[in-house]
Amino acid sequence: MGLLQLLKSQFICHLIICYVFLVSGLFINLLQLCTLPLRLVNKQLARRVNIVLAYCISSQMVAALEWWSGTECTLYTDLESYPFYGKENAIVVMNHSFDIDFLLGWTFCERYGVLGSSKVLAKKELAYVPVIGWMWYFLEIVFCKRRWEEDRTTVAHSLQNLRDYPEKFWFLLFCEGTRLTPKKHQVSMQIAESKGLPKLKYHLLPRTKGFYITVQNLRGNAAAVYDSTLNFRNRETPTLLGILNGKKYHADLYVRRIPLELIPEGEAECADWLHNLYQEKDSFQEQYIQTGRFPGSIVNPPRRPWSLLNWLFWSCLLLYPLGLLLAQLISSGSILTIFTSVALCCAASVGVRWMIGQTEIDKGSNYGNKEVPEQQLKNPDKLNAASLHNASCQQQNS
Ligand SMILES: CC/C=C\C/C=C\C/C=C\C/C=C\C/C=C\C/C=C\CCC(=O)SCCNC(=O)CCNC(=O)[C@H](O)C(C)(C)COP(=O)(O)OP(=O)(O)OC[C@H]1O[C@@H](n2cnc3c(N)ncnc32)[C@H](O)[C@@H]1OP(=O)(O)O
Ligand SMILES: CCCCCCCCCCCCCCCC(=O)OC[C@@H](O)COP(=O)(O)O
Repeated sequence: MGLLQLLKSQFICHLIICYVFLVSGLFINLLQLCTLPLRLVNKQLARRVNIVLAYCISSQMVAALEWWSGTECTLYTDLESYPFYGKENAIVVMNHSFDIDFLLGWTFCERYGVLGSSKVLAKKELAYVPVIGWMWYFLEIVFCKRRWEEDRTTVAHSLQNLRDYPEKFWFLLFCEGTRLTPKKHQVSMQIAESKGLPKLKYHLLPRTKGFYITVQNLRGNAAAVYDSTLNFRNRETPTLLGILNGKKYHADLYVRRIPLELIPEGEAECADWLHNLYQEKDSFQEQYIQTGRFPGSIVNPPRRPWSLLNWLFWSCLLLYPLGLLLAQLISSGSILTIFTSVALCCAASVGVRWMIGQTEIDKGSNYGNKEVPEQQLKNPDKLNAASLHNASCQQQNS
C-alpha cells in the first residue's frame, strides 16, 4: 500500500471529510431556508439559487468519488445520441443494484452539467435525512410513499410543478422500487411468474405505475428516456465507506436514448413496454457478465475541476476555524469543555455513520420482501389491488 493510499484509509481523514460535509451541508440547508421568501417574489430566481446551493452539497460526494477515490467512469452509448446529453430534459431509468448507484448517477450528471438540477423519484423516508434530504426538499425532488393510493396524486402534482423548471434536468427513476437482494429477487420473480411475465436474472420486476405517471406528466417537457444500465468491473460491489477509504472502482454505464414519442400512451401498453425494456436490460447485464463490456461505443466523459474546487473551497473555509477552535480548546485546559467537545464530535460521527447507513443495501427497507401467499398468486387479479397494498404497508412498517 502506497503512502497516499495509507493516508486515505486513516479514520482522521474520514472525520475531516465528514466534518466538512456535515457543517457545510447544514449551513447550505440554512441558506436554502432563506430562499423561501425569495420564492414568493421571484420563483425562478429562487430555483436557480437552490440549484447552485444543491450543487455545493452533492458535488462534495461526487468529488469524493472522482478525486479522492479516483473511481473511473466509462460510458457506452451510440454516437448519434451523445450530442443530446446534458442539452435536454430526460427521464433516466436505471437498475438499482449497488450501494452507490445514486452517486454514479450524480457523477454522470456532474460531467454533463446537470448535477445541481438533477431530480429523482425518491422514497419519502429520505426527505428526513439531514443535509441531503433537506436539500432535496428545496430542490423540488419528487417523493413517494410507495403506496399508490397516495402517490398517484402527490407524484403527479410534483411532476407538473416541473413544467416551468428553469434549468435542464434529468429525472431518475429506479423502477424496481427498492434495491436488489436475493430475497427481494425471489419474491418479485414469484410475482412475475404469476403474471406470466418472463423472469429476470439481474433485476427485480419493475413497478410500472411510477414510470407511467412520470412519462404521462413529463410529456412535452422531457424529450427522451435514457435507459441506463450500470455495472462495475471485476464484479465489485462498491460502498460509500470504500470510497471514503480511497478505494478506486471502475464503473461502466450503458445508455440508450429513446425519444419519448416512442413510448406508448396507454397505461397497459406503457407497462408492457417497461417490462420489455427490463428484459433487454437483463440481456445487457448478461452480455457484461460474459464479455466484460456493454454494447455501443465507448466514451470517457472527463471529470471536471468544479467538484474538486467546490470541495477545496468548503474545506479551507471550515478547517481554519476548526483548527483555531481546537488550539483554543487545548490551551483552555478546561476538562469540561474538552469533554463536551469530544462528546459533540462522537455524536456527529454517529450521525454521519447513520447517514452512510442509508446507502447500505444490508440496512435497506423490507419493501418487496414479503412473500405473497400461494392462493393469491394463483389469482393474479387479486394481486394488483388491496392484498398487495396491505402487504407493502406491513413491510414498510416492520
Ligand atoms: C448520459 C448519462 C445518463 C444517465 C446517468 C444516470 C443517472 C443520473 C440521473 C439523475 C440523478 C439524480 C439523482 C440521484 C440521486 C439520488 C437518488 C437516490 C435515491 C432515491 C431512490 C429511491 O428512493 S428508490 C424508491 C422510490 N422510488 C420508487 O419506488 C420508484 C418505482 N416505484 C413505482 O413506480 C411504484 O409504482 C410507486 C412508488 C409509484 C407506487 O408504489 P406501490 O408499492 O404502491 O407499487 P405498485 O402500485 O406499483 O405495486 C403494486 C403493483 O406491483 C406488483 N408487485 C407487487 N409486489 C411486487 C414486487 N415485489 N415486485 C414487483 N411488482 C410487485 C403488483 O402485482 C402490482 O402490479 P400492477 O399490475 O397492479 O401494477
Ligand atoms: C463527502 C462524503 C461525505 C459522506 C457523508 C455521508 C452522506 C450520506 C448521504 C446519504 C444519501 C442517501 C441516499 C440514499 C439513496 C438510496 O439508495 O436510497 C435507497 C432507496 O432508493 C431504496 O431503498 P430500499 O427500499 O431500502 O432499498
